[in-house]
Amino acid sequence: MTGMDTRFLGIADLVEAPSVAVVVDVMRAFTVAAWAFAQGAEKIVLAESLDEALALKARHPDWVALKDGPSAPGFEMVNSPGLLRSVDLGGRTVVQKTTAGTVGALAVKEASLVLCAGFVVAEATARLLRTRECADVTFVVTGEDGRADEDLACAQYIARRAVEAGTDAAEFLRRAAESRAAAELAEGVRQGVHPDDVALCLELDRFPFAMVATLENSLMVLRPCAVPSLTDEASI
Ligand SMILES: O=C(O)[C@H](CS(=O)(=O)O)OP(=O)(O)O
Ligand SMILES: [Mg+2]
Repeated sequence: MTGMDTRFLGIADLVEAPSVAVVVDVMRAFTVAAWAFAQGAEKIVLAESLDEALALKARHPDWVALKDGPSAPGFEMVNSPGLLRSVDLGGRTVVQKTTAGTVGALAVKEASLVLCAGFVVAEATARLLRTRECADVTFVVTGEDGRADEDLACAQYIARRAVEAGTDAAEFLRRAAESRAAAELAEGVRQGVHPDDVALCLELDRFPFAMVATLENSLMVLRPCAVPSLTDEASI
């Protein structure tokens, strides 16, 4: 693959359904989603609202409801990779509702391919874009009206990594580490936080899978997606 047309948009800037969308939320929705799959979750239903999450949970009592911010009645988990990594989610369905990440994914539900990403799945996401020869990709920068630097840095890294194998992640990770979100998580401004959350969100390629969201019976459902390893790919 020689090139890829890219645009980086905030959620409010999305005027039409993109063909391929990569929705980025480093801190913390899609780091949490990746950890949920690592802990055995079968799928994650991205809820439109807290009420919808609770209604889904009421209909499916075995599902696990997760929200950002402080915990609340009806929700078993909060949006923290540090808290989630010790929970066994084997075979479970998680219902996730957060301020930015889940909203961004739902905003592009009409796209033909929707990937949800953070640094923990960056290489797998870039590889999936490459193997599917995605020539025109919209990156949704979910935080701070499209200005969250942890999300923009990750989006720019994935975009570069998709076409340039030797891309160094260090500068992109540095920007994320110095972002407002990282500071707020470290300083206790945000709620439902574990002390390891920022470090976990900055673990490059912690997981080997990408995450694909598709509409299933009108629900937006996120699942892990294995992608061929570098040795299976033609050189880029
Ligand atoms: O949980 C998060 O980090 C944020 C919400 S807040 O900024 O902490 O209130 O949600 P996300 O959708 O994961 O950015
Ligand atoms: Mg965020």
